[in-house]
Amino acid sequence: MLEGKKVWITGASSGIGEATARCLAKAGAELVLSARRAERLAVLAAELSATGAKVRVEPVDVSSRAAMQALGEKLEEAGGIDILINNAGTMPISPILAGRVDEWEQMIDVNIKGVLYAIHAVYPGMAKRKDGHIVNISSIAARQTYQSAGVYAGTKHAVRAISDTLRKEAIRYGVRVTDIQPGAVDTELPDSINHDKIREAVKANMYAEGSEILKPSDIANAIFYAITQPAYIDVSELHIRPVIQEN
Ligand SMILES: NC(=O)C1=CN([C@@H]2O[C@H](COP(=O)(O)OP(=O)(O)OC[C@H]3O[C@@H](n4cnc5c(N)ncnc54)[C@H](OP(=O)(O)O)[C@@H]3O)[C@@H](O)[C@H]2O)C=CC1
Ligand SMILES: O=CCS(=O)(=O)O
Repeated sequence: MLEGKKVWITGASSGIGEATARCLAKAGAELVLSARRAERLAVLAAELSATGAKVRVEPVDVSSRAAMQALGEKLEEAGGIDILINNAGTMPISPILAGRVDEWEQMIDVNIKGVLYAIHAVYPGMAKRKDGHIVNISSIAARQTYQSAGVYAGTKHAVRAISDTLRKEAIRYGVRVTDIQPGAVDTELPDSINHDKIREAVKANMYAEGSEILKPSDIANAIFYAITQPAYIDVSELHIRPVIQEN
């Protein structure tokens, strides 16, 4: 279904990005996989290539404006990207009074600026070709917030706002935009919480006995749905939560 489509996935070294790579490779997409952990990308690429998929690894830190600009130019020279899965993200949450300013900046740099740098890397080419799809992974935290998640939720509210604005602007250029808003998914994301008490509380809540949270492949399936609709349909937002997650 995605034969010949060039798809760039950021944050492909684990979790939702990795599951999406597996899902889209199966559907025939030609993949470009990015993240910082190059060795994990290489292992995934080798696994997918062995099944016949066309996969390229382009390690990058999405918070580096210069590196993202350079990668964007390289991808454009190689024929451009049809679909961007703008997924890389981090969640070192803590109460605002804890004053972990470096972590606030990290979340803003990766979750907002990184998302913008990736859009900037592919959108002009898509607009020129009058074809493309940008899928941004925000969060349930793009719609609400909770204690300790002020900055993280702020970054995800920003991604949702950027997505909706881009969708409106991109209509005339034949580019579609989707904002995916997952609830709790079983990934490495809570490990990015450096505040010990908060990390343990988040994990205890996510993995409480008897509760079933989402699998990365559930979000990959949602992404697949969004990018395989007919050209006249824009799946603008998808909000997916485990049944047990009230908020
Ligand atoms: N898990 C959940 O419950 C939810 C997750 N999300 C969002 O889903 C997205 C994927 O997260 P998820 O799969 O859960 O978590 P993971 O921690 O498993 O994946 C995060 C990915 O982002 C990459 N990444 C982090 N920082 C950078 C960076 N500076 N440059 C490049 N890549 C980076 C990581 O790769 P590497 O470390 O190799 O660079 C990794 O591949 C995130 O945007 C997250 O906010 C949204 C809602 C719920
Ligand atoms: O983005 C994270 C979603 S949750 O873990 O707060 O539900």
